[in-house]
Amino acid sequence: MLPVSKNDRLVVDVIDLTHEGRGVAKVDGYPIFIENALPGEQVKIHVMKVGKKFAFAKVLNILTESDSRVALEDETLIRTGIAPLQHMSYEAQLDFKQKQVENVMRKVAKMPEIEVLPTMGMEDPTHYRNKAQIPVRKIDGELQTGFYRRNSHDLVPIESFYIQDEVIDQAVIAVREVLRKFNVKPYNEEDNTGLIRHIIVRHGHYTGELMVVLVTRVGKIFQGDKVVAEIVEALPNVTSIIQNINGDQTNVILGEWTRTLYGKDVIVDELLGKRYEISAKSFFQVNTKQAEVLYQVAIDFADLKETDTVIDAYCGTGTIGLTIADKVEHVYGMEIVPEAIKDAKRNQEINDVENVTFQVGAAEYVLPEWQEKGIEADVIIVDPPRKGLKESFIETSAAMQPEKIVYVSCNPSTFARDVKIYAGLGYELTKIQPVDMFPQTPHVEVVGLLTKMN
Ligand SMILES: C[S@@+](CC[C@H](N)C(=O)[O-])C[C@H]1O[C@@H](n2cnc3c(N)ncnc32)[C@H](O)[C@@H]1O
Repeated sequence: MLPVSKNDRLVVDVIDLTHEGRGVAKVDGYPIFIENALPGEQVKIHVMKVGKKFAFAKVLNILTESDSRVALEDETLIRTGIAPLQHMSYEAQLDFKQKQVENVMRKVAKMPEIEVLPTMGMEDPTHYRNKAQIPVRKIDGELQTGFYRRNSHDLVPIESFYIQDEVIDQAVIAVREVLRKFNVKPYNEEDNTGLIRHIIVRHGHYTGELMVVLVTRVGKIFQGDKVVAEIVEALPNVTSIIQNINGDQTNVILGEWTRTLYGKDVIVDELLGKRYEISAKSFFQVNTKQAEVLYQVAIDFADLKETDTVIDAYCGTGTIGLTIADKVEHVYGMEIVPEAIKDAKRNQEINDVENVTFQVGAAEYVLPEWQEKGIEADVIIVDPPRKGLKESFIETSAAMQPEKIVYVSCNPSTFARDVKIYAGLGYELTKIQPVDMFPQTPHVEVVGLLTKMN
């Protein structure tokens, strides 16, 4: 028999916060996860969902408030998971992220003694995203834009997204109005009908260039020329309107086919003084300002010398490698996605950089090839996806004996797992710096410096 039932209303003390930012209360040892609740608070809750091991609840009222609580901008931003920490002061968010990293360093890496530096945050932790992917659906007979309720595909209409550039919010509304005017049919995912699936907007933080991508189910847009002309009229700053066609019944947003309906195929933006062309499909860091902070930490940790050979592993479109190229002898970058390497080579050309070599391939296969060829790296920088590094990559990189390995990670748990393996192979973790790339959300990025032990 479980200690709580669905629809129970009860008063609980919040004792902790999950890594997803939900408050945790316990009834007879049974955990209840509560949205919009902070440790130290006493809240009255309504139990929404009950499972064998835990339950979910929502707050009815807050009886005792935490000092870290700030006024909610908009509750839908928590419900949709756009800004699950917006009820927490920014200072408390940064502290929470530092503690989360300390926690995995203790539990996963078994390095309780390591000092985790305070999280580097933003001066203004709102409106920082340079890209939005907004689903379009029909609600009460009308074309709507917004975001899905957490763990669902129910669209909640939203106009002000709080964490994305306000230029993007306005662009989404302007495009929505044009689509309504021309009676463009919103996509229906249940039977794979309708036309417009997503509106994607990218805004160059430094250049102000603006790209609108209309993701449609089929190629033909009825009165397409007029739709495009009206979007241009409504958004005089738009530099590029792209159509992407995705006919599949899938959660994947972008389809294979892309064509330019207006302006350029790409927008340009900058990172630490280098220029990058960004196409509708390319990966580009979504928080430009903090990406610069993150890269700068990696550069400072690497303490580069003019004679250094550097490997930029998991290089994406080459942004880290191109940023450091001027400071070193040569950079080798590898990345598994061929389109990203195509972009990286284009970026190399635009920035007139000669001392960089990019190669397509899985890092765990390319690195041993380079080792066999006799490439000797003084510094290896790694920036893998959430799942972290392959063990064979860790072994090869340690066997290459670079002076330093700089590990940039978007997942502290896999980071902690991997640095533990490095410790067994002669690389000591000497610095660890969390950087807040995604304010108002529980995500945290870390940069670690691994130094060769003599
Ligand atoms: C977190 S991103 C880093 C990108 C880049 N450093 C940046 O800052 O924009 C991780 C990159 O690793 C790539 N990737 C994933 N698995 C890989 C593998 N096995 N080998 C090489 N690259 C891989 C992804 O395609 C992605 O571009």
